[in-house]
Amino acid sequence: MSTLPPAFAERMLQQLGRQYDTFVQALEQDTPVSLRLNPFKWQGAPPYEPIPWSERGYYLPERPLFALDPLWHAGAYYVQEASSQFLEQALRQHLTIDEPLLALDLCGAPGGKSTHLTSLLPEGSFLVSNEVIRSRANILAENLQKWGTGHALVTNNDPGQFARLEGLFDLMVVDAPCSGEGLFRRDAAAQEEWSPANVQLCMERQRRILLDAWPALKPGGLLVYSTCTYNQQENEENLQWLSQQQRVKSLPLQIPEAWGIEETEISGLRGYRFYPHKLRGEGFFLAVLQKLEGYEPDRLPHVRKPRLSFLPKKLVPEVQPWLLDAQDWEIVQEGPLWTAYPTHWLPLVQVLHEQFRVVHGGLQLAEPKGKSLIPQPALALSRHLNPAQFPQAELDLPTALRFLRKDDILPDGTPDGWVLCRYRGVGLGWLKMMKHRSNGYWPTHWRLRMELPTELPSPVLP
Ligand SMILES: C[S@@+](CC[C@H](N)C(=O)[O-])C[C@H]1O[C@@H](n2cnc3c(N)ncnc32)[C@H](O)[C@@H]1O
Repeated sequence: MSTLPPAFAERMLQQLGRQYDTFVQALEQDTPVSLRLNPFKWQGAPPYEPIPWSERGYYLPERPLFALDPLWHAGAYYVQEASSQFLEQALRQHLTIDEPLLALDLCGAPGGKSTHLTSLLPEGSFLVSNEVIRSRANILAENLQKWGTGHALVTNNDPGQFARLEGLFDLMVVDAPCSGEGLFRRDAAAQEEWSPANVQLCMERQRRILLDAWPALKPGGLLVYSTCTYNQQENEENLQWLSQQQRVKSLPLQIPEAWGIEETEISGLRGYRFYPHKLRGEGFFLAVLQKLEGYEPDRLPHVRKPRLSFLPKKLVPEVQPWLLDAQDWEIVQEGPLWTAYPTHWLPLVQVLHEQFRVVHGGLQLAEPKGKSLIPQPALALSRHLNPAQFPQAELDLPTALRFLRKDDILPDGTPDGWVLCRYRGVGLGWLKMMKHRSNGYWPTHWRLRMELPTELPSPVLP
């Protein structure tokens, strides 16, 4: 690691006092590698050290080449830094309601928190995941499709535009763009870009994001605010500032001392700070606030011209059996695609389509081509797919990797027509079998672009 920016070192020395040297030593160590399992795709517990605050989170003994593991492509797990998985405690300890909720992840890409949220929210909940940078919004959409949820929609808007949806969201997560001090160990660029002026700029941007989007949260709703930086300006001081603008209540989290997380408090507002010398994880900060007052609408905004039209009734039976819980979904035409949205959330989805830039939403089922239907990649990866509707092929590791590279593969004993390819029991993608050849339907922009080594690695999840 290069030398720390002097102004940063000075601030940390002041913040940490006698702990400063151990903090610097920790920055010289390797970054722990960790992942979070998808509870809907992988039930087993791998033989790795668990992350104490995340039920499905594990530290790996070393960094594998994830690209060579089809389970990573299939969304059986998400490679996620350990500290960030602490979001789980905010939800477990404060979302006591068991009914479906509406959540907004305002700074969503690449999707660590969003995929985590879809595993933690009560069944039937819906997540709007937003990302202001278009290219990053596409990555977020890819990761959510691979995670296998249909109860989510990705937008590409400025946070302030969510003020139009006043009082709608039960939960708002703001994992804010920050000065990234907590990433210095694994990201040299974060260190190069750091300056006191940039900290100030980040703080101002964070305040703007919080205040602009604040109306979208319901009274009584929860805000989870997090950054991956240590300084007080972007953390405690922002909470303090927000509490001066709005009526909020700070919600504390119960954390065993052994976890090594530092609890902070300024003006009665609690926060939780992660230092790499006190636990196995990167720098992080998280706080939970409850909104105490605001407007709560009794209906959704009016939609003048719905963008999504229902699939004609006579066509519905062609795809409805593909869904496990068919009665809970409405199938609509979305451009060239037939997409399923949870019936309960379709009115909101229409509002979002009219007022926001929607990058991806719901569960894409099929694209009609002439008289046939092409099943969509997201369906193969979805936990809502009824696999009994399709012949299946279990691929071995080399074949699965060739499928992901879009090389020709010809699994034994598969009939002509659409075949669902699986790897270690997890849905991967579609293959169209035709006599003695096949076409793989793995999206070109998701393609595995590396040459396969002659010796393939042992599995990440044994
Ligand atoms: C810390 S990252 C989010 C990480 C994500 N929550 C996750 O867990 O994978 C912050 C995100 O905020 C986005 N961002 C940058 N400027 C923004 C702004 N002015 N308003 C909202 N989001 C912004 C960045 O593009 C980035 O994707």
